Amino acid sequence: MAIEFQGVTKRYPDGTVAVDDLSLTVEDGTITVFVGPSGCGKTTSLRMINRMVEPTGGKVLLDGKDVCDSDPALLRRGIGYVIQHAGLFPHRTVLDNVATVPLLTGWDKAKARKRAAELLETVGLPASMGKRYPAQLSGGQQQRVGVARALAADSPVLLMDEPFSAVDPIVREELQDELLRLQTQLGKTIVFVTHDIDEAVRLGDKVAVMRVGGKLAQYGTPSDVLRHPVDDFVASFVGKDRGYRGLSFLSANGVEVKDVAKIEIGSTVAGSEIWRIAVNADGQPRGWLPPNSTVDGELAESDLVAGGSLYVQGTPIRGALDAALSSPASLGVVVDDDHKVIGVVTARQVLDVIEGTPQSVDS
Ligand SMILES: Nc1ncnc2c1ncn2[C@@H]1O[C@H](COP(=O)(O)OP(=O)(O)OP(=O)(O)O)[C@@H](O)[C@H]1O
Repeated sequence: MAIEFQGVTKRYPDGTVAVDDLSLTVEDGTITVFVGPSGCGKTTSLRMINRMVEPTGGKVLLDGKDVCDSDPALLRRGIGYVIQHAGLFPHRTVLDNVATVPLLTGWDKAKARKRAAELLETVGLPASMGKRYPAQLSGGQQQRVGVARALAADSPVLLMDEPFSAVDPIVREELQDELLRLQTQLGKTIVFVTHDIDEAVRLGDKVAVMRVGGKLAQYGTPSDVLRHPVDDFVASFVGKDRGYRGLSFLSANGVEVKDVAKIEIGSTVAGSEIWRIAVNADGQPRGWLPPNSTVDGELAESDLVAGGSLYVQGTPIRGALDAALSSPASLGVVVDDDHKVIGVVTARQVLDVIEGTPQSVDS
């Protein structure tokens, strides 16, 4: 279900223009992230979708229909909404929190609770946690309950306002991974608000960078925004290490994969002055044999130096650089989808491609 902002403006009664002439389309089944500094109008924009805030100009269309023509209560019930600190009802059990919307829409208690228990499992919590109260859960678990409660609306649209901001960075990454995993199954139209550009580029199919005064500065794929910021504001907002972040989106197709000396575990090997990669019978890497190693009889895993990370051909170039930098031989091992060794790349080769060929951006 697509969401369309058509010249939407919100001027609060005190004269503050929170959102100024916003036009963009959130495509069906994608995650769009509104990102920008504090006060730039992200939350106001989000809340105009479910009519928690009414626009003072322009229109928000949901599936082609002006949201202002829908009954606000019904509209809100039909749109999943997750906020910071999860916003759970403290005096209701976790299960009843998740069952809130099904109960409101007239499901009987048993059916609503059964559905709630399933949803807890969907978001990675044991159904047995349903008996606890929110205060008896960690911050990350509470956020998962918040997501489960929003999914209970069973709506194609999910609005998420800084849902993961209150948890520590590790839990936050777990929650982000979980959301991406869920999204591959659910294919919802998700609008996600954050002030964190890393979170935005990690989660978003599209990223809308907003600036104070409620103006849209740039709307595009994460790759667009990182690699081709439209102005100084966006460039400074996406940050000085954006080059490295941008690697996640750059294809490594321009890097020439070189041959590497391969030896099979269990074979008898002669001496050599170069690094050789040891492979198993399926051609998959097991480790490196350093130059001038002496092998007593057949090559065994114990003769080897552990390898670095592997680069699966066709994935973003960041993995190729990681493979080269983590390799004891300074040669990044390139493998195919079955993890068979294809060859190697050096960090220098990867850097040359990054510095020299912006045309290999894959978006
Ligand atoms: N009810 C209100 N009345 C007057 N001004 C408001 C109201 N709500 C928000 N604003 C103002 O509108 C602007 C945008 O606020 P909004 O909450 O949408 O920003 P935001 O980008 O979500 O910020 P943050 O990241 O800090 O939550 C701010 O200047 C804010 O002070």
